[in-house]
This record gives sequence, C-alpha cells and structure tokens, in this order.
Amino acid sequence: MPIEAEWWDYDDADELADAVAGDVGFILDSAIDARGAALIAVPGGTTPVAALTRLAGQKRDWKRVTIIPTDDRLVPMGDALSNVTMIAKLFLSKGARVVPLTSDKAPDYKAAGRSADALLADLGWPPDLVWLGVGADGHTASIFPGDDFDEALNGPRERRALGVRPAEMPKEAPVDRVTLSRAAIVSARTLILTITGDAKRALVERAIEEGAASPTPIGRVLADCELPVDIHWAP
Ligand SMILES: O=C(O)[C@H](O)[C@@H](O)[C@H](O)[C@H](O)COP(=O)(O)O
Repeated sequence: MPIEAEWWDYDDADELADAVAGDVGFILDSAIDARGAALIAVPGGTTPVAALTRLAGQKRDWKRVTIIPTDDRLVPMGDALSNVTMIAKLFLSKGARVVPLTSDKAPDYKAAGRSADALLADLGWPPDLVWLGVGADGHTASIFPGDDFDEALNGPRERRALGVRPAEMPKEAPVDRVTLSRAAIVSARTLILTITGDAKRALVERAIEEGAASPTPIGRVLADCELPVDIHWAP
C-alpha cells in the first residue's frame, strides 16, 4: 500500500514551529472535547523544541493532557540527553501529566524496554498524536538498525515499547534507549513528522518511494501507516 504523505512547507523553522504548535494544539483540544482527555507522544532532539515551547504557551486545561516521549535515552532524569526532562521542563508547570519511558531501576536496556511497555499499558491508548522526528541516518523515535531492529518493527502488535541498543551509537547520544514500537507509532489517531533541511527531505521522499522495502527505519514505519501522514518541512 503506497504511503500517503501530505507535505507542509514553510519558509523557515520559526514558521514551521508556529504551524506545528497550532496543529498539535488543535489535536489536543479536539481530543479533550471528544473524550475528555488527550495523550500525545512527542520526539526528542532539537527540531521540535521551538514548536513544543509555543505549544506549552497555549491556554487549555492541561490537567487533561498526558505527554510521553516517542523515545528516550537511558540516562538519569535531569541529564542533558534526557528527552523527558526537556518535556517536563516545558509542561509540568502547566499541569500536564508527563510520563517518562525510562527509569534508572532497570538492570539493562531490554528490561528498561519491558518496564516502559508495562507502564504504557496503563495509559488510555491509542495516542491522539504521535509526532516523529527523523535522524540524518533515517532513524525515527529510537528505531535504529541493530539487533533490536526487527523487534521494533515486527514485534507483537500489542508491544508498545522496547529497549534498543543502536548498532552504531549516534554521536550526539551514544547511549542505550527505549522507544515506541512501530505498532505503537502507527496506532496513533494522527501521525506527523517535523524535519528540516534538504538532506532529510530527500531522505524521507526516498523512504516514501521505497515503502516497505526501505532500508531506513522511517521508511519501514511509514509503510505500515494506514492514515495519511503530515510532514512539516522547513529549509
Ligand atoms: O531521541 C531522539 O533523538 C529523537 O526522538 C530522535 O528520533 C530525533 O527525532 C531525531 O534524532 C531527529 O532529531 P532532530 O530533529 O533534532 O534532528
């Protein structure tokens, strides 16, 4: 099944951040109106920070909103590499519930993944939104080529999270991780991507062309999506 993607192009990262914050805010308010609560999964990295900051500045009954990272590095809370720490700094003071995927109690990254999966089982699923970034190597969330790649892509449909040790540790965060599985990502009511730069645009366009045959994690994830994906891009 071909991947249905709608591209939303902006002149710069600021315009992208304004638009994405508006879209995500609309998704939150629609979910709260429809079901009294909202659950979203947001990416780490640098691209989403401007949009997340704008989103946190919006007025709503944040107590009805639960936010999880799409993935996180296995580092202590407060570490500069911790995605949930970045999310907590923005949203806890607004009253939102921020749920970490990681805890420092797990003896190893696989156990950390099992703990995250158990924790997500208690959240009202599916997410109203999964928001993904894409790495320069085509990874998304923390789905990377490596021993855990097949489990992340083809594990049981009920598996929402797992531990991952990338075959090649990304230089910006050379640590084990916990990630949402492909099944969890594609279960979302809405899926968006935010990417910047020509190289990532070309990578994602190629991944969409390749579909299920793509060697990149983002291509393999998108190939399993039944809903159209909104891709927000700025130079
Ligand atoms: O924990 C992480 O690193 C992210 O969840 C990861 O998947 C990120 O989205 C990409 O690495 C892109 O990051 P940038 O958008 O900052 O390039």
